[in-house]
Amino acid sequence: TTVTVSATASHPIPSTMWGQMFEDISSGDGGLYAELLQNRAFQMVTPEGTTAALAGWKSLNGNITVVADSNPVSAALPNSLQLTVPAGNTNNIGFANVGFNAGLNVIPHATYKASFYYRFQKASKFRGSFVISLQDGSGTTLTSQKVSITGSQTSWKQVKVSLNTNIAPGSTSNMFAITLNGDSAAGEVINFAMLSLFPPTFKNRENGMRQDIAQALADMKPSFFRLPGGNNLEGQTVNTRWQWNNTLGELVDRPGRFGDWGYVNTDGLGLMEYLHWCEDLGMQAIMAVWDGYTLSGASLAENQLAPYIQQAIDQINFVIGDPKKSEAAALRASLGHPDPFPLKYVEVGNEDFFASDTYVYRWRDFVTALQAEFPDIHFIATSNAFNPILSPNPTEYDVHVYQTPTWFAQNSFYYDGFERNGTKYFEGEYAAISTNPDNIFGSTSQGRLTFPTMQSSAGEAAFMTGLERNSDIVFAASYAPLLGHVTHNQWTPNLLAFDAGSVYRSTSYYVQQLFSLNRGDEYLPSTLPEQLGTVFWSVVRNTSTKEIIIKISNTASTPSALTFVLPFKNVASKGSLQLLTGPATSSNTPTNPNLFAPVTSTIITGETFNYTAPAVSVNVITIKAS
Ligand SMILES: O=S(=O)(O)O[C@H]1C[C@H](O)[C@@H](O)[C@@H]1CO
Repeated sequence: TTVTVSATASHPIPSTMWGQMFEDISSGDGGLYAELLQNRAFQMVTPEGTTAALAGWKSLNGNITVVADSNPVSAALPNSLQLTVPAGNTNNIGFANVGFNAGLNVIPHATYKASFYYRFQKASKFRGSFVISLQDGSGTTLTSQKVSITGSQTSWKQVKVSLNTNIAPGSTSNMFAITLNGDSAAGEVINFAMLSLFPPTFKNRENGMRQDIAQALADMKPSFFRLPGGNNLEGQTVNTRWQWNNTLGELVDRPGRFGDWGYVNTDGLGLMEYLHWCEDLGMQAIMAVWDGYTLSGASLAENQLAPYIQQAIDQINFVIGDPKKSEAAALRASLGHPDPFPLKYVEVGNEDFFASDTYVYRWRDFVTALQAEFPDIHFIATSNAFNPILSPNPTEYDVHVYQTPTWFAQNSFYYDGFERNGTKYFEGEYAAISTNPDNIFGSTSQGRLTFPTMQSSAGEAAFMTGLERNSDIVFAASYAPLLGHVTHNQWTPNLLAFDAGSVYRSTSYYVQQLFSLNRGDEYLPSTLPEQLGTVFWSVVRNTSTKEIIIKISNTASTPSALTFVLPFKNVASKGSLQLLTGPATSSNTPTNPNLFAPVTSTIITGETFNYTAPAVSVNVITIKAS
């Protein structure tokens, strides 16, 4: 196949082209959010004896139970862990947290920040101390600190200690423990609340992100970050929807909520943490507002929308408002960020194609009010494009697709036929997730992928060459889900998988990274691939580095010989090749995390040059040319 490239760009490529979609889907608490203690504040649990109430916690010779505290640490956190020290025990008495999914990683030569509130249930003459420690799975102390306490402390008191580690434990089966001397403390009853243990965080942010996962995400150089979801925005009911104002301020004031993926969200990863994260990675937020539809399938009636429209106005004012004019903006300033955050896109709901009929009035009422308040914001619709017709006419639509690798390979022309009428598209969620076209969302035994495979990644890359070609109307695209725990998850495949100690980069992660790190700022038309063929390409130019960047996906199980004709005078005789290839059904997995990764080499290039794309490969060729 001969690919002739045009010297004249067809259109500029938006700087927002490649980014990330995030929600808490076994990816926030216990994942990107660095808090190491599971169930740290007993949020939303049923106290008094249910085992779920003590998830993550275990007794160390003490009697522990979760109580609905008669004098709770805050209105947001009604439950506490109550320790009763039994008589006649000379051991260290107390309790421990074993982390999320029984994993609590302890890295050496690091400072861990522990904090908790405690109070004696009834005054006593006790004088002694807590031993606050990190222990390995066999109970060997890795590091500890002592804090003096007295039985007169019947009001809540917060303890903060730094725990410095030296040796690396043998595994991630470690625990955070609070103990005291059983002999002297016999009979004492002590309540604990809002316990927290943080490792060093990405950019040392307070209440920040886990370093290794954050770094893997940063290494993609994303331009936007969609938050807070996805399904996790919506709630099963109106009362369990995501509410921006419940996710701010002191952790002790955050109630948490039942997330939409089957577990309680601490909301320690809240709107301010998301916005700081966008700042730290130089990303724009694509922020969603709740729009009156819940995952139960119910929509609010039109005459019920006003308070939620106001909540959305306040949410946007929190991000960009003037502290002198808006209380929500003043709250942002009080939290240390008087300047507005950058925000251009606000998504109205999520996947409202499930409730298109009511979206007609929900979109109309939300966007009419919001656009009046925020004339410079672009509101993204989440129903199917132009079906139904919405008013005001959406400037952007969010399009989602989960399909087979073959579907992606055969639909790289998805946007070529779209009318150029000024509407732009956000390919907000896409991934090849199953090899079974008759049951995309089935189980692994029905074709669902556990991890991306070279075949799924090459299919996605083919599709992405189409997104690049159509980036005159596709302004942003993100694979979903971005991140998920390797075993305790609600969805596979994920772009990145992780466990307590590691983060695993999939072949699709490398594809996303190859496209994001090898961007052009303008698109160069070229001979079109065969729409239903097996090899696909896009050609872009980076006008500042004067480089031509050719991305090729060969989805076939046989190599594909290509000839490129570049209409430039000075084309370098050598170019760089980044090649990701491997057997179609192979994956990077926790047992073989780096089987497949892009390999860089030099190839012969020129005004005309041949290149053979290996079977099942994603190729990025970069050539200096002017
Ligand atoms: O069950 S789905 O609707 O397919 O869920 C998908 C779509 C939704 O926006 C997102 O939260 C989720 C996985 O990324």
